[in-house]
Amino acid sequence: MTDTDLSILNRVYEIILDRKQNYDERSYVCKLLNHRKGMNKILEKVGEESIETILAVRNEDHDEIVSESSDLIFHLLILLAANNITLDEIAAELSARHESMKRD
Ligand SMILES: N=c1c2ncn([C@@H]3O[C@H](COP(=O)(O)OP(=O)(O)OP(=O)(O)O)[C@@H](O)[C@H]3O)c2ncn1[C@@H]1O[C@H](COP(=O)(O)O)[C@@H](O)[C@H]1O
Repeated sequence: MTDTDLSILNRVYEIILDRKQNYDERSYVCKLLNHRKGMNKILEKVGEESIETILAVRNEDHDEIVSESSDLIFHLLILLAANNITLDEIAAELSARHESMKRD
């Protein structure tokens, strides 16, 4: 099944949580979560993907922006999972802001 809406965020996040519990040497997520640099490696990746997203925008390259933004969001999901922050918490925060900032 292919997700073409934002439910894919939940699906990928769930896989990342599973990778936290079950080590698999073929897994990129496991490699990142267990890297010798620890959290710094995840922070490096988030920083790197942020810069690549910025460069893609500066280059006005639509496909590159989509690709680099996806890399950034994916690594942000790993960062959240590694810090035990759920997507429900993010949703609640955005929802509370949305409610409090309504103009009508
Ligand atoms: N969405 C992704 C995803 N996006 C990118 N990547 C990997 O992220 C890595 C880093 O991408 P970069 O562009 O930074 O490449 P790079 O500079 O060569 O990487 P490094 O040298 O810094 O490791 C690459 O190896 C990509 O394959 C991903 N790896 C996994 N997923 C999702 O995570 C799930 C679990 O993956 P595994 O843990 O590998 O099973 C998968 O089913 C996917 O849904």
